[in-house]
Formats: sequence, C-alpha cells, structure tokens
Amino acid sequence: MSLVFRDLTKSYGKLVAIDAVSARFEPGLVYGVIGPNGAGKSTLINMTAGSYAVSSGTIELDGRRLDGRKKHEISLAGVSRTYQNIRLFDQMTVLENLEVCLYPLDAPRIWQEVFWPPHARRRGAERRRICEALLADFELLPHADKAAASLSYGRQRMLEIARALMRGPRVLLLDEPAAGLNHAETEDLTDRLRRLRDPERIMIVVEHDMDLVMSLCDRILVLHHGKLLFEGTPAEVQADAAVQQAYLGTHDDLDEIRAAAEDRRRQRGLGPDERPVRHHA
Ligand SMILES: Nc1ncnc2c1ncn2[C@@H]1O[C@H](COP(=O)(O)OP(=O)(O)OP(=O)(O)O)[C@@H](O)[C@H]1O
Repeated sequence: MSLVFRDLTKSYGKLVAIDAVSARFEPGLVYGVIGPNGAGKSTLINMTAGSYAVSSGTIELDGRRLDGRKKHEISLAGVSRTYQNIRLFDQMTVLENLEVCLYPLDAPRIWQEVFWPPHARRRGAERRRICEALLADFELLPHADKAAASLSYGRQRMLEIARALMRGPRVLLLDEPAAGLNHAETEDLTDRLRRLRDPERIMIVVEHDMDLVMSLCDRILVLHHGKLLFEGTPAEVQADAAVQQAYLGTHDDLDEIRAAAEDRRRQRGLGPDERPVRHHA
C-alpha cells in the first residue's frame, strides 16, 4: 500500500499553489511537510482529502486514483484528516463527536435499529463502547458527556485527532496539530502521535513546530513556493546545503517559521510561546 502524488498541481487562477509535486508515501512511516506560510502545505492536504479539486496530475492510493473522487468516497477509502482550524460539532458532547463517525458505517443496517429496539439498544451500547475506548486513550473519558466547546483548546485538538482515528484510517493527514498548543501540550501531542505510528498507516503531518517535526517524522518534505524543494530524513533535511540556504539555514528563514507559529498562537488568542529557542540547522 502506498500513496503516490504524480506531478500534482493546484492553481487558483494565476497562482500556482502546488507546482508539479511528485512524492511517494509508505505505510509505517511518519512524514512531515514543512515550508513557510503560503508554501502550499494545506493545499496538499486539502487535495489529498478531496476538499480541493486537483488542477492536474494524480493522487493514487494502492494504485487507485483518489483525485476526482468525492470527499466521502476518499474518506471511505481510508483517508482521514484534521484541520488547521479545529472543526468540532461544538454543541454536541465529546462522545457524540466521535459517535457521528460511526453512523455512515451503520447506514445499511439502520432500518434494523428503527424497527427492532433491542437491536438499536445493543448497537447503541456497542457504539458507545468503541468511542469510550478511544476517549480513554486520549484521556478524554472524564469529559465524555460535556459539550465539545467547553473543552480547553488543547483537549479540543486531542478530540479532533481522536475523531480522525474513528474509522481506523490507513492515511492520517494532520494539518498543524500543534497550532496554538503550549510547550507541555506540544510534547504530550508529540508522544501521542508517536504512539499512532502503525505498520499499516501512512501519517502525514503539516507543521510549523520544528521540534515536533524533527523528533517525530521519519521523512520530511520541504515545500517552497509550491515546489518540492527537498525530501529526506530530518538529519538530511538539516544537513542539506540547498535547504539550509533556501530555507532552514538562515536566521531570517528560521525566524519566518517561528513567526508563523507565533501567528497561529495569536490567531487563537494565546500568549507567546515561552519555550527556549532551539536551533536545528
Ligand atoms: N481557496 C483558496 N483560494 C485562493 N488561493 C488560495 C486558497 N487556498 C490557498 N490559497 C493560496 O495558495 C497558496 C498556498 O496556500 P496554503 O494555505 O496551501 O499554504 P500553507 O503552506 O499551508 O501556508 P500556512 O503555513 O500559512 O498555512 C497561498 O498563496 C494561498 O494564499
């Protein structure tokens, strides 16, 4: 099983946001996608998840085209995602936010639940058990019956990731999962994402937080103005002269990445991140 981009391109009018990107993703590995603001990272995620149409090129999973398919079809093919801006059902409970993911799977048998109450009760209990197990993994079980909107920002992020896992995705796309989290929450998130590594799963993480990317990912893709500038291990990315020169190596560019991370925190009404500055290059 692999996910393959071939000459993937996305244009918005005259702006080419993703420019002939080719890449292959293998299961069992965690991939980081980095690049300054506007490099095209979210566009890549949005095309893979079917939120944005592809302008040209192809996306294949297991040799089958994903591009051109509808969002729910791509989801059923095993692709799941989280969003840069958290998208939960705010008024629903934490548990209900997970439960809704199971209804489409139950849809073919839903008439049994309508006409046969004991079956509905049994299946309802089963759904609850599945959701509670996942909530326990994410330490959210004590909050199961609270409204999602009442959770702290960090817990909402965790709930969104838990929701993305509900159908056991083969491709998990995480768009800036650390955005707006403080230092301790980011470390906790990094540990959790490490535990989601699975021999059957491809994980792709778009992130500005270099500590998270460098410590979590097996391979990193560097995007620059929509083009794939470099792909390699964290050590290779940090050591590559071209990447250093074009992206990581200058303080201006590192400052640009940090400014983007701070920007995210400000957008979410959080204070500045006070962790010590660490240089990776
Ligand atoms: N729906 C859209 N319509 C028009 N232009 C868009 C749209 N979405 C993104 N763009 C543009 O495409 C380019 C790539 O944007 P994208 O959000 O993919 O970058 P990014 O690397 O994820 O940036 P950031 O780190 O700020 O999230 C940017 O110039 C952006 O303004």
